[in-house]
Amino acid sequence: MTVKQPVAVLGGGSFGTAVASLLAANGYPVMLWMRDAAQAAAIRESGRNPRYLKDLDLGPYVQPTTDLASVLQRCELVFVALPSMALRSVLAPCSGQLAGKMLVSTTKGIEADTFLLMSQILEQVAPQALIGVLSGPNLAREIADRALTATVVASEHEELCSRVQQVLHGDTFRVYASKDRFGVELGGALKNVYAIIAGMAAAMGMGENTKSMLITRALAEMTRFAMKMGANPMTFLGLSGVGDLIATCTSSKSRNYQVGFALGQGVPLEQAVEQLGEVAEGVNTLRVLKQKAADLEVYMPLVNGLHAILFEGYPLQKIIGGLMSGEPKTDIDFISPDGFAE
Ligand SMILES: NC(=O)C1=CN([C@@H]2O[C@H](COP(=O)(O)OP(=O)(O)OC[C@H]3O[C@@H](n4cnc5c(N)ncnc54)[C@H](OP(=O)(O)O)[C@@H]3O)[C@@H](O)[C@H]2O)C=CC1
Ligand SMILES: O=C(CO)COP(=O)(O)O
Repeated sequence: MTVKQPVAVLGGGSFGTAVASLLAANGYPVMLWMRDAAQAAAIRESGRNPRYLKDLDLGPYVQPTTDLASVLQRCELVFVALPSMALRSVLAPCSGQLAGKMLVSTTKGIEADTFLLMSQILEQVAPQALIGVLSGPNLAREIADRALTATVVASEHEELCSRVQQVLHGDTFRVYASKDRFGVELGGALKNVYAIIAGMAAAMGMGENTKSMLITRALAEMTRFAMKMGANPMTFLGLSGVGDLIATCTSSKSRNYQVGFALGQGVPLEQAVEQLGEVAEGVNTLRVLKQKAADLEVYMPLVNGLHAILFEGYPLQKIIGGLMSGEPKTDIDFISPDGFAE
């Protein structure tokens, strides 16, 4: 039997753990990097992550470590599953070791000061690496439970896409390829904001008409923004766009949805985030997205409404009233301004 090349996963949270388990199930030795030595020791001892997806048996192929330099020395393919706030600061010091690697971001966020997506940060930090992203309706809990799942690997480098498909494809996990890295990644970052809104609506007992309105208007809004950013709107109709939007806006397993649900119950934002205890990227994305939409003059009533509730002290009911009394626009305005395809 040929010995398989080890694969690196950076980040010992829910998603890093889920990706590591998929790789291990396919027979790949996994070097799972995390910052906490006690957590790594516990995984080594018990084969389970004591903090995230605690019941998932990782098996002997997952080797936890806190030694990033040795991980990068041994692995050519590196999945990055760090929160967006940490990605640059973790990887910039090892920039010299990243040349020639295949770096795949799974992180769905936007950098605050630069409005860069994570793979764009990777390009800066590792200009001589091949860069890709993995994004789709991929709730970590469900991946861990081996629910049938599909995702998208996106990169301009075909060899990176094939390699990711090779290592991750399995009985329960399908990997589709795309060349549109920007569109795939942008969809994954934007949908988190709308998952907060959807969670809020659920907590307030809103019906299926309302939930459906929110999801489809969210898709129109994020697509309008994406087009202004130069992205291909058709990508938003795939797994990484509408697929992920549906998963996170309808599932209480989504952390962004959970934050929204708590907010809808009247819990203050800080407390909602604290009681979650895990990353909800949508909160920070909302801050930067509101400003960017204003700069680009993109009409984003849902983003503006959520921002007003979370950061400007507006009451929820007032925002809902405002949203419903706004001038009705055309349905799919990104096809053509009057709503009818030419
Ligand atoms: N969970 C999911 O279903 C999915 C998540 N993603 C994306 O994956 C990314 C990571 O999320 P996820 O794993 O779920 O988050 P979690 O909250 O589950 O875990 C976050 C992990 O990041 C670690 N971490 C935080 N700050 C740093 C730092 N400065 N240096 C090193 N490690 C750090 C945490 O370590 P510690 O425990 O020590 O604090 C923890 O291991 C997010 O961008 C998310 O959008 C994408 C698809 C699905
Ligand atoms: O991106 C995700 C599923 O595709 C996970 O969403 P949350 O971060 O809201 O849990």
